[in-house]
Amino acid sequence: MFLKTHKTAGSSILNILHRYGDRNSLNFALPYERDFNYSSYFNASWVKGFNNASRAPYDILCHHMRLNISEVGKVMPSDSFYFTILRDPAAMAESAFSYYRTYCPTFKEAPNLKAFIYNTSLYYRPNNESHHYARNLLWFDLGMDPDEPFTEEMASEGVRAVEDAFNLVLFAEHFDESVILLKEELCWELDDILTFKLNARETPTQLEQEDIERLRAWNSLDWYLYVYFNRTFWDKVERFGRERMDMELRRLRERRQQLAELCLEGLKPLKADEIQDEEIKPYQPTDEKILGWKVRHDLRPSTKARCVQMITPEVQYKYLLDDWQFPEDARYRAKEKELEAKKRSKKIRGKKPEAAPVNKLAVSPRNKPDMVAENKPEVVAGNKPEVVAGNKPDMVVGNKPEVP
Ligand SMILES: Nc1ncnc2c1ncn2[C@@H]1O[C@H](COP(=O)(O)OS(=O)(=O)O)[C@@H](OP(=O)(O)O)[C@H]1O
Repeated sequence: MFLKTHKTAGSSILNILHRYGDRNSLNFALPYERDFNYSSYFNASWVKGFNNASRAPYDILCHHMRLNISEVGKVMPSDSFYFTILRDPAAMAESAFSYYRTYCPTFKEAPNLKAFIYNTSLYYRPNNESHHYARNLLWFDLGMDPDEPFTEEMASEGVRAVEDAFNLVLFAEHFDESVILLKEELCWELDDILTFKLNARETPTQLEQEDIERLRAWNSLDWYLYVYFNRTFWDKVERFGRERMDMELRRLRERRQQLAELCLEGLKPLKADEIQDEEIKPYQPTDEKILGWKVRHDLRPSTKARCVQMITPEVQYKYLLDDWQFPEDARYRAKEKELEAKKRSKKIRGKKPEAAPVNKLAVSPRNKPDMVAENKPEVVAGNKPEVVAGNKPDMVVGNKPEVP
């Protein structure tokens, strides 16, 4: 179980989990919509299929929610591994301010970020809709009250609750070390934890030291959590072994570079305007532009499919998983799309009717035979050798293809 907190690199972690679950045909506990009715407290009945007596047990629960640990316990097996991710509340606030500006009146009313930082109480209304984005967002996502006045006793009680609930706490700032610890805990392979940076903004604002300190003080409950778990995180790294961690970091970064060269069109993320394909275009909030990636067009189909998975944003991947787990709903959605396309084509006279979008990930290993096994000649341009997972034995049960 992964508690996906907001603006903390959770989308990159989700990509790891989506691909891992997809590759291993695991059963996701999925929301009906994009998330579990955030910002209400999570409820087990919001998981698709939960009330179906003959359903298989859930393996992964990972989409946005406000934590309600007892309800999560009804959904997930009792031996589940719980983890979450934190980020410095100053950086989170800077990210949240621009990302949620349109939805959060507190942010909307402030003329700019500096004005908010220097006059937080002027703009913040605890009862306003979406106020939770503006103060102690981590604390809120973790199911606690973000408006409780700070006391050492209350804050340490919160820390204890988080410590009791989670087996591992990751850090956005130490993303690579975090996923290495995750790999260790879950007995995964290096390729299981590889991901490119997803959901990054085009134009983050550089914070000055004074801004950082003010934002940490404003989000004092989150800062308390952050400081505490940052310490325990590095204790874990010590136990893992510093030298071993350095070696693992080198392996991880080398492999990511190999995959970037194999998969990506350009090694830098692309601006939203450069990505037209809706299947891989990240969700764009109103006031901010989110960067994305494109896959090289000269790859053989099976490699391309797996590269596309690595850059598929959370929302699109979630719907693909939903399509596979609930084919009935997928057929219904496809019909709806077809109808919409027909309606649009009627309106735009003289123009060729628009076909329902082709689902490129339909070549996912979940549904299709392994195309690597077809001995198709490789169509990779140039003489670049394809970087597949070295000689690592395929750890996937059955005849599933290896990850690129
Ligand atoms: N791998 C890695 N390492 C470090 N930081 C990363 C990584 N992946 C994503 N990010 C940054 O995380 C921010 C997006 O967080 P989320 O994906 O959790 O946002 S969301 O709540 O799902 O919208 C977003 O931060 P901002 O750019 O400051 O908004 C991303 O740049």
